[in-house]
Amino acid sequence: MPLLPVAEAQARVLALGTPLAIEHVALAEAAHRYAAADIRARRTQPASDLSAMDGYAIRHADLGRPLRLIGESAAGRPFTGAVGAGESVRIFTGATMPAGADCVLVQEEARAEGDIIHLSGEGPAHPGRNVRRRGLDFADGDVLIPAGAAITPARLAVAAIGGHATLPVHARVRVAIAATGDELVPAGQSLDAGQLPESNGVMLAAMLAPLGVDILDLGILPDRADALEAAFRAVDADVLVTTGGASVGDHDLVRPALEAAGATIDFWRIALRPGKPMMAGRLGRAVVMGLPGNPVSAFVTAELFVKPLVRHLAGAADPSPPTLTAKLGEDLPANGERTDYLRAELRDGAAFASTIQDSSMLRTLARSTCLIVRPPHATAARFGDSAEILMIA
Ligand SMILES: Nc1nc2c(c(=O)[nH]1)N[C@H]1C(S)=C(S)[C@@H](COP(=O)(O)OP(=O)(O)OC[C@H]3O[C@@H](n4cnc5c(N)ncnc54)[C@H](O)[C@@H]3O)O[C@H]1N2
Ligand code: MOO
Repeated sequence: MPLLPVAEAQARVLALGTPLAIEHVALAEAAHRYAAADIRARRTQPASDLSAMDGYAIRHADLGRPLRLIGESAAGRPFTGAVGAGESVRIFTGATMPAGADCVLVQEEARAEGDIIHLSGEGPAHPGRNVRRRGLDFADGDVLIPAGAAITPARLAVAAIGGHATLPVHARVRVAIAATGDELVPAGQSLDAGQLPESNGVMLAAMLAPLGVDILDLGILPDRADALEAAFRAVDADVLVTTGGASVGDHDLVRPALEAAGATIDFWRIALRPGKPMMAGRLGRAVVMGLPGNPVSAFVTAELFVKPLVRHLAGAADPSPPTLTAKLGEDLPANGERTDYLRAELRDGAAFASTIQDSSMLRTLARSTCLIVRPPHATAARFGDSAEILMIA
């Protein structure tokens, strides 16, 4: 089977699943999820003309005249009368503009003598100055959050001020994570010869946490076909992520065990470095992502495939990894047939690749802030050339 191009593998992974069921949840619960429909304003904001400053509501035509103070408008306690010629109303930020007034004289430019207000500075430059017009932010019915957009903190706030207490989102994505390998032991435990602390599980769970997933930690599974098959059969999740056992060695049993458990494998092996032996398929209702065991390969395939899949199931309109353009901080050699994701640091706007790019090296990954994307058969690149990068920290 030829190696699948990265973009094709990404499209095929997304095609393995569809957005989960829609539910209505309280605003705080909706954080980090995706709008399941256009969220429209249920009110106009501001609902009336408001003062943007502390001062005096006046008629601009009166500027320079002594103005009689006839009342006060505070946020939540509007003045009910009207401002006539030669009159003013004490007003505070966020308070409703009284009828008749068309601008606000800030208090730093006014001097009060009893109930007479004198201009002491330049005053508002024009009618409308220091006033927030009704509907400045949005009008009733406006789309505040388009369907498929991430519910960011700012979007939660606009939904709240737009009159919503709940939002339609897709169900939380349940992700089962299993590390495989007889050499692995839980982090922190004492090690016998040939053993290694398990590190992929905690990394993957933390990568997915900001997407609001529920993690089902299956721990460490041994390199034994029957044990793997039994564990895979029992999985109740939307996504099953495995790491390790994905390659061609005698102990690489993940694919046969998945198939024995009833999975269909859609593809295996991508024109990608690191991460070539990744497989994807379906097992019952779960999309299966079999990541390579090498820690950096697991990280890169999670960035390129697992996170986009989770975003897709969560209803994201654009689940693809967000790439940017940066200048290269140094020359890079020509690339081979696989898309290469070089661990790199972004410093002063330029990306510097680590000298050694081995897919086992976690310290290098931990120091990196971005991945430089090198397309298949890219020619040698020079210092200062533009390159696509993916931020990872
Ligand atoms: N003859 C070939 N050998 C290999 C090929 C190939 O095409 N032909 N591909 C290589 C590539 S590329 C990769 S990537 C690795 C991936 O292999 P596996 O997915 O089978 O991974 P393992 O052999 O299980 O482990 C690789 C490496 O990573 C360590 N590991 C595994 N899981 C964890 C974990 N959860 N936490 C920490 N470290 C882990 C494991 O001990 C190994 O050192 O295959 C190449 N071989
Ligand atoms: O592609 Mo493997 O992921 O080189 O290390």
